[in-house]
Amino acid sequence: MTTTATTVDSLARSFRRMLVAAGDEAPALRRSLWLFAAAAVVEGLALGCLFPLFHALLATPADGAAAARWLVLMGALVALEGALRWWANGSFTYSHHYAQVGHQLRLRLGEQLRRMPLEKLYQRRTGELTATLAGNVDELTTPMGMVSALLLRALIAPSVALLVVAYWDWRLALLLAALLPAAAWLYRRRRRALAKSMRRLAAAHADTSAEIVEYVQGLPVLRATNRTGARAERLQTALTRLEEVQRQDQKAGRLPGLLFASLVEVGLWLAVALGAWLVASGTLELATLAAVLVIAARFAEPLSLFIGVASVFDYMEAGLRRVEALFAIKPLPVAPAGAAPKGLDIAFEQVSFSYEGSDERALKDLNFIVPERSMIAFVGPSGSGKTTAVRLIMRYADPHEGCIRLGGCDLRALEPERLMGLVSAVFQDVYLFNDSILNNIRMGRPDATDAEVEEAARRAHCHGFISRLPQGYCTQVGDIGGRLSGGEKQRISIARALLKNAPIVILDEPTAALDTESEVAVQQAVDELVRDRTVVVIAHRLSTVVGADRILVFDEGGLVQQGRHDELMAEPGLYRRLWEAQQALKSWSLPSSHTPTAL
Ligand SMILES: Nc1ncnc2c1ncn2[C@@H]1O[C@H](COP(=O)(O)OP(=O)(O)OP(=O)(O)O)[C@@H](O)[C@H]1O
Repeated sequence: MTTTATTVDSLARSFRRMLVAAGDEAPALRRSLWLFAAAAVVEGLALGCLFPLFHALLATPADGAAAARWLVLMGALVALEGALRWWANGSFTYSHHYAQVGHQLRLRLGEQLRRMPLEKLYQRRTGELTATLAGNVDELTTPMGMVSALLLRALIAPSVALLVVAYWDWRLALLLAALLPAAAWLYRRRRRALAKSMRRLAAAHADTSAEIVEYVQGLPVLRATNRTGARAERLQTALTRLEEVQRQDQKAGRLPGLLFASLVEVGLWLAVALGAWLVASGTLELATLAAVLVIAARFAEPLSLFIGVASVFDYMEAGLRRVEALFAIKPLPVAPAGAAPKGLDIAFEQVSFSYEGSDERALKDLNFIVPERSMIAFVGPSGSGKTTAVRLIMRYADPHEGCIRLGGCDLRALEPERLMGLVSAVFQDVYLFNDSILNNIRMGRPDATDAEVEEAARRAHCHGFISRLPQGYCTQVGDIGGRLSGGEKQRISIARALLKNAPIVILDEPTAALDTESEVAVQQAVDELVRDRTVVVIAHRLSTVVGADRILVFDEGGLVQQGRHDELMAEPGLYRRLWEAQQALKSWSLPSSHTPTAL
């Protein structure tokens, strides 16, 4: 009995989780499920009418009037069942509510991605997120409506019929009820095995999607390095793994599935056999056996398919688990609002930080101030912590020790929207959305007029090349594909920042990867952007920051020197060593055997 109870309970839990996932559409889904359940009860009762009907017909003499009464009642119940089912379908399955569930869920997930700490977001591979937002959401919505209706019908209608059988003959009902624990036990076994294989399947799907996305995105690099084959092997491995998991899944479900179907068939046959024996021995009326026969024939197939229908729920749960894992990530907490920031200086106070899963501290006891309207440069060897420090200013994550203040106010007590309104960032990798150039720039300030966008573009020195594009500002980024150069993209992103007009600007040396001509144009745009603002710039080439108000020298997550360029050059230390190394590089040229003339 406990096995049966736990099975029913675990199915009920699945229904509850499904309702939670339905979000705003849950009331419509709940109403529809109740109506389907009511229809299944009525179906069981309609079939139950067969008992008195057959008794009336097989009585000697046959009781025509009673038979007619039961037939009418049965007809009324069948009509009621149809109406309830019709109403249930109209309430959800064939209504806008069903389409809305997936749509709403994707919107909520999108919102969640927007709010989750960037540290958590970047831990996930793009393909993995695509698999969740596209595939898992569909897996989740599929069983809503039709499949749940089938499941409810397979569970409820035979149970009601069993109660009716019990009313007419307790022995037959007892025999059928005795099969329940065995069926429940088989189903639970199948469910447990399936849940495990579903988790593996969902992980294999996500992994394959991630590999496909990375393969396609990385193709230019792979072709250039002649490693398309090597990466294709990884993709092949992921595909093979997926196929293997699918095969195991089929194998795991086969035996309990077949046993369950056989159990149902054998059970119903046993009931008929017992009935026949009881009729032969004179302790059961033929009319009762006839009714049981019809009911057994009616439910044999849906019941034996029950396990297959129910397993759709296990697919749903595997998808749901991945969706819930995304929803479970909490946004960075915002402490109760303190005093509003006074001024715009940024202060790091004893800040230490480690990335999740890493024992190494990426930042160690950092103490410094970026005064308002000054330009501060972060320099240091690769991996010394410059990017991490900048990320913390934008609240990519919170420091594990210490605190960062903006205008005296702890970043943790600033609303994320407010903080983001105060900061503009220009990175080396510029992301342009597949939209018009106009809208790409307008992202800096969505309510900006076309004229304001154009003004920002002029100041960022990109009006010239935009005007030469086929449709000018209305040109779709997707239509011109890779036609924009690195420098042009940089200037578009500077135009965005100019339009946003935030008082703090963070630059990850935007000219680092450009040729000299682009560099001059981008530098002019940068000069326009940094005027009269608080600026933090990550500098890879020290020559670009000789004019900075202060240079902070990072090494292994700590601050080892700070001062103006001439002060730092006057003392022996990392800065001077880095400077001298870069100067030496400038005078470096290709050995004569590698110059083009020699080729
Ligand atoms: N997402 C991450 N997860 C784990 N460790 C990271 C992550 N990003 C950076 N790190 C580690 O943190 C340390 C500091 O890295 P960071 O990117 O801040 O250095 P950087 O000075 O900006 O380097 P570069 O000049 O090469 O960009 C390095 O040891 C790096 O390997």
